[in-house]
Amino acid sequence: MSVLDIVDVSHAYGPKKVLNQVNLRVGAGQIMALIGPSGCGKSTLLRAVLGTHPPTFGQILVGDCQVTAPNRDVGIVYQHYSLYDFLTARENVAFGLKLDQTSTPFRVFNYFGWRKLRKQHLEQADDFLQKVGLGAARDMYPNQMSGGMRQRVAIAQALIMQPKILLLDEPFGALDEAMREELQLMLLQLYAENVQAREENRTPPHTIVMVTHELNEALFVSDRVVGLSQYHADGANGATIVYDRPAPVFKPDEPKDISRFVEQKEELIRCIFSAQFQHDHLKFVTFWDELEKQHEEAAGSP
Ligand SMILES: Nc1ncnc2c1ncn2[C@@H]1O[C@H](COP(=O)(O)OP(=O)(O)OP(=O)(O)O)[C@@H](O)[C@H]1O
Repeated sequence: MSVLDIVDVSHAYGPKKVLNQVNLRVGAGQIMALIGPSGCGKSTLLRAVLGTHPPTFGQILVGDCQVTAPNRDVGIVYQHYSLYDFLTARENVAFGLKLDQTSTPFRVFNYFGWRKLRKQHLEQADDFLQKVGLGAARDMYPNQMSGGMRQRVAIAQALIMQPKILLLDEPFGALDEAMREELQLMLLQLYAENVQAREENRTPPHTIVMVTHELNEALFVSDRVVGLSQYHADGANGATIVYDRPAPVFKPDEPKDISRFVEQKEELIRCIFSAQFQHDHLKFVTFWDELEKQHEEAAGSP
């Protein structure tokens, strides 16, 4: 099931063309890493999906709806956390539900209704904090937490709104290596929830597109890696997709065995940075074909 469809999207800032004919379909439950050289337009693409910068040409669909402005189907977490310092972790996580489901007159004039709802919101916030491994820190304020904890709260804050798609823009870029690894494991936990949902014939709950500069991270946490880079047969400016292949899937309790993706990392680097490989770039835009082949093989196996 497709959650995000980017159809022939181009974007320019004034005369500067940044994206050129980007086509991408993301299915429910995929965790996709988007990588590319600095300044190639990754954040521009995320902003177009978020709806703050609709594309100059083409269209973006989330579910069946065209994105023309920010909406609750698309969540985002940035590199620098944006929590309210005067709210505890659980209050921060519950904040979006409060805005979404109540108004000031409701809270003032329907005190008991609001109190009941508030209790439910905080309970839901506790569940989401548990999901991101922060069950014990629910009453802490942001300034009492480490950077990694704050980023987990920000992710819980986005997840509680149950967006159809969650965008992560360099979410772990400001964290040290150890914390970064912890958060990567947290993403693998979310992916494991997707796997379980599929096994139980439910729609996988988490569809994520993550921009990262770290290739090991991209290959470790995602089940699909997409490379964006400048290349066009017609010489037009602007980046397009030059790489789109499945990534190895890890379980949260498995060791991070880099040897499993060392070859793919080399392939990715060549596709994104080498003009010679980009010339043949369609050879590496094969995600959906490879997935179909995997399904056929699985269906054919005894
Ligand atoms: N609001 C804007 N107005 C004009 N130019 C912009 C604007 N935002 C981005 N750009 C330019 O568009 C290009 C793509 O920027 P973008 O931030 O999307 O790239 P990126 O791949 O996310 O970069 P990085 O990896 O360094 O974060 C850059 O050359 C940037 O200078």
